[in-house]
Amino acid sequence: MTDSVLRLAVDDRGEPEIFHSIQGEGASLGAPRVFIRLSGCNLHCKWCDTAYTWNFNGTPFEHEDQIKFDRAEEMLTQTIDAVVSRVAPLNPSGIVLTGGEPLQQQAKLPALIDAIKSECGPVWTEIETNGSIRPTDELIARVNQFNVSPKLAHSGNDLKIAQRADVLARFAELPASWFKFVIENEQDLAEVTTLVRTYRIPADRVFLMPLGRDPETIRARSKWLSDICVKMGYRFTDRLHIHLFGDTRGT
Ligand SMILES: Nc1nc2[nH]cc(C(=O)O)c2c(=O)[nH]1
Ligand code: SF4
Ligand SMILES: [Mg+2]
Repeated sequence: MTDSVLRLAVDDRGEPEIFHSIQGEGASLGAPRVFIRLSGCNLHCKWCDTAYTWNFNGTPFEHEDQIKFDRAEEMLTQTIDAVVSRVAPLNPSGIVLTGGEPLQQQAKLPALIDAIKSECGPVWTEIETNGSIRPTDELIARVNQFNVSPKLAHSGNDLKIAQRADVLARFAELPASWFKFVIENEQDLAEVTTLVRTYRIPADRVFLMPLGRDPETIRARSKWLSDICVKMGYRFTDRLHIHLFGDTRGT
């Protein structure tokens, strides 16, 4: 039992955003996973599809949607026990901790993961992260897969904050890490090449993913981007959940 408290995002019904779906991106695309969406992010990407986790009224952040969110409506706190009691009935074979940026709350994640495993048995544990916060050894020991998505210049972030050399070097040396870069155009590829070389990331561990929050935009970039992957030796990843469900919460 633990009464440690987590900040979670909220779904369309006003409930904590915990849901069973198909992993839509990256190395385990297609696998059933229970997603737990934590609220809060240390970055502020202008095309973020979960801006309701950070773009609150009164903040100076810019987003292409030009919408601000009410923090009290969009963020709620849950004890670890409360989260486990929502996750366990879904009988997960795997979980994905996402956000926002889940590593903002990483001090609490080992206890959460342990509690889920003690209730549900062994569950494959993935974390979606922007790769700008150094993971602790306690967290690394419990995570099977880090889906690391460093943010490039087109995200609008200060790259001194978004691309921290010590953090990227740490993720690059972890066997659990896969890298996933959101790509809009040719210029982004040069940035990826620099990062891959600087941190010696094996090309086989790199996914390129088309920027887009609707099926048409994703499809329009997919042929071009998959050709680049063939040429460069990277992997292509779709955003399957956007094709299946659109840009919706809890999916
Ligand atoms: N189905 C589904 N797959 C996902 N993979 C990464 C997601 C995320 O929002 O981090 C996500 C998501 O929100 N839904
Ligand atoms: S790092 Fe991820 S959650 Fe944070 S603003 Fe960027 S896209 Fe959104
Ligand atoms: Mg998403």
